[in-house]
Amino acid sequence: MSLLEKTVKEIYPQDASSREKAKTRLDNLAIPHWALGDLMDLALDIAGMTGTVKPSVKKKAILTMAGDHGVVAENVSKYPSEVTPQMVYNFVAGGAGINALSKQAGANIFVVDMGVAADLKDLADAGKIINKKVGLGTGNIAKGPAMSRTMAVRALESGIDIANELSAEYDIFGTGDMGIGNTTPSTAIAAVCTGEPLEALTGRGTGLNDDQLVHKTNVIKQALEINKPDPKDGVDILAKVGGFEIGGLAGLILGAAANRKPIVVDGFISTAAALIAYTIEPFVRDYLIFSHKSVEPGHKAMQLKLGCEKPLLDLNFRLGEGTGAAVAMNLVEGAVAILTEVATFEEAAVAEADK
Ligand SMILES: O=C(O)c1ccc[n+]([C@@H]2O[C@H](COP(=O)([O-])O)[C@@H](O)[C@H]2O)c1
Ligand SMILES: Cc1cc2nc[nH]c2cc1C
Repeated sequence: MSLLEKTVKEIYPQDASSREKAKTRLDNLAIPHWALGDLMDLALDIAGMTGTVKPSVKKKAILTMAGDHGVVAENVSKYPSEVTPQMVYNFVAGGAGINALSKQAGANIFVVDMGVAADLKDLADAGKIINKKVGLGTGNIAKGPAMSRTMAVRALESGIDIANELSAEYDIFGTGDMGIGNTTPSTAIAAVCTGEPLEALTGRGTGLNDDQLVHKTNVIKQALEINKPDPKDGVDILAKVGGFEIGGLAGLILGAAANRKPIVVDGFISTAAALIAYTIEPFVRDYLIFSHKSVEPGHKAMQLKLGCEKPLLDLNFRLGEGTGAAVAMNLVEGAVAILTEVATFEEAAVAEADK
């Protein structure tokens, strides 16, 4: 059995008994009933995911996975592909948005080369990044598939390997991405998985103007017509219109769910990865925490497809890198503190409401 097949078999729904025990405790906290609202619902979820009423989310890992995209040749991004390796060097130097926000949240950041179109051997040899390079950028999806099925499985299994290795030390994972052009494959995945029209899903990414936005929509339309991904087959969608970092993140999500670890899903690209993981195994949904709503218009439909009506934050983010996941980890820690530190009416000797 392959690592992917084995991992999928190990993903179960949340633990109902831990959820129930957490519910009883939260119902009896010395506060007006459910007065900490959504954070209490989040605490229930974390109990269900981890299978304990005393979960820890202290050890936090954010995986920022990088890859390049052949479709950038179609002028679908405001920036050139060179920015992808340049930003990898910036992550390593500590000067990116994710460096500041992960440090603030007390999370360790791991940068992964899933398929950057540049030689990053110096960084890998120095142990500054994790090398899982599947290729030097994907094929141009407007002309053919992004990658072979074998490469798609390799990308997924690389993410699973990372989840399995880090699960020994870390309590919770956050997803992050870096890849010039990657809102284009992410929108294609959104279209295949939600069935919504491309005009409603396609956005400006790093900052396209009105004409460029129409052009990008047409390029994605062409990519879907040429490749015809099978909506029921997550590996096929990834191979035909995905990306190496999207595959790595989908694998990370599958692997973390198999290890019963919560995953804080970042923005638009990370949610495309979550849709790939969900198409492969729908139970992964039980382990996802949605950090925020991205400015990309398609994000809402993708989150709804994954059962999320209201992500934790709405801050006009459109950066990626794992920045939304980092900010949301503060709230996740708050949710766990409510469950594990607030006294019940009985423990605090506070009079309960009249029945
Ligand atoms: O995560 C998001 O919601 C998000 C929305 C728009 C852009 N991005 C980032 O910007 C890059 C992709 O944008 P683009 O225009 O090149 O497709 C890539 O590096 C992403 O991390 C990220
Ligand atoms: C500078 C820059 C930083 C990024 N971080 C994630 N996507 C990005 C895109 C650009 C262009």
